[in-house]
Amino acid sequence: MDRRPDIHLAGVAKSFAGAIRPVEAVAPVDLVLAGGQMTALVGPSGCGKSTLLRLIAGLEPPSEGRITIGTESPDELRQRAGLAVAFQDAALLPWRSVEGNIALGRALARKPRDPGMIRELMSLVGLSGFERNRPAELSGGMRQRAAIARALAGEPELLLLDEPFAAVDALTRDRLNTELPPLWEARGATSILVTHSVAEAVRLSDRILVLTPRPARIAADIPVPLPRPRGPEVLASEAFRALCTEVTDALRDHQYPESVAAQ
Ligand SMILES: Nc1ncnc2c1ncn2[C@@H]1O[C@H](COP(=O)(O)OP(=O)(O)OP(=O)(O)O)[C@@H](O)[C@H]1O
Repeated sequence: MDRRPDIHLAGVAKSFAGAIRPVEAVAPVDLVLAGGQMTALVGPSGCGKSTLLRLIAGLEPPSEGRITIGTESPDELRQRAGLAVAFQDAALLPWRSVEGNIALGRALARKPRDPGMIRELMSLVGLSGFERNRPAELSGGMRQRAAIARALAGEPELLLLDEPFAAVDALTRDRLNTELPPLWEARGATSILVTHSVAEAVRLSDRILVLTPRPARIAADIPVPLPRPRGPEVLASEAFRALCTEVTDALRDHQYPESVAAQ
């Protein structure tokens, strides 16, 4: 299997059964995401970003169309633990220690035990000293960081991150935005990030897809040709600011009508 699989979406759409009529979450989408790249999905709340990610993760079947990752279906990739997800609600096993949860990410991916790597990941996400604690003894932000470490522990080919930093304070978020990218870049994973932060999308990704209000369609497809690593100089550059403005303008052009936004 290619370590950097391309993702192909051909006519992929998703509707959910609703009380009165079906809820159309994702309109038919045709898309190729290049292997080894990080793509950010941004768009108004409820537009279908998480649904799109869940379809690619094989956690929901599409109502129409077909998704292939390299040569496999999402289900095949998931079943052999080639993909890892870190979602906003962390979903750690409550009876396992933090270290046990992170090590499980590696075991489930059928990778050899590597306690040194687990400790290193724990230190990277700022959880050293909490190895023996249970998830319930951590704050929401700490649980999120543990979920990111668990996802990375399996060295996945496809890494899916759904607002992974939503419950993390601004300084920690900034540190993780600096220290995590080299880690997943080094592992060569293809990755998709859902975020509400325009600056985070520009800082982390190679390409940004701005989605329309529900049902999600691609409103703008913006490449991010900034050099890496993206340290303070890149973040202070005119090119960085211009990209943030371009993404913000695209979001503004594709808001919900005021009557819907107010509901
Ligand atoms: N399992 C489900 N059953 C019914 N409707 C669903 C289901 N999952 C999502 N939806 C609906 O699909 C739409 C898109 O939801 P989704 O969570 O993908 O949006 P999002 O863009 O990730 O939102 P946010 O930015 O607020 O997290 C919403 O209207 C939501 O209510």
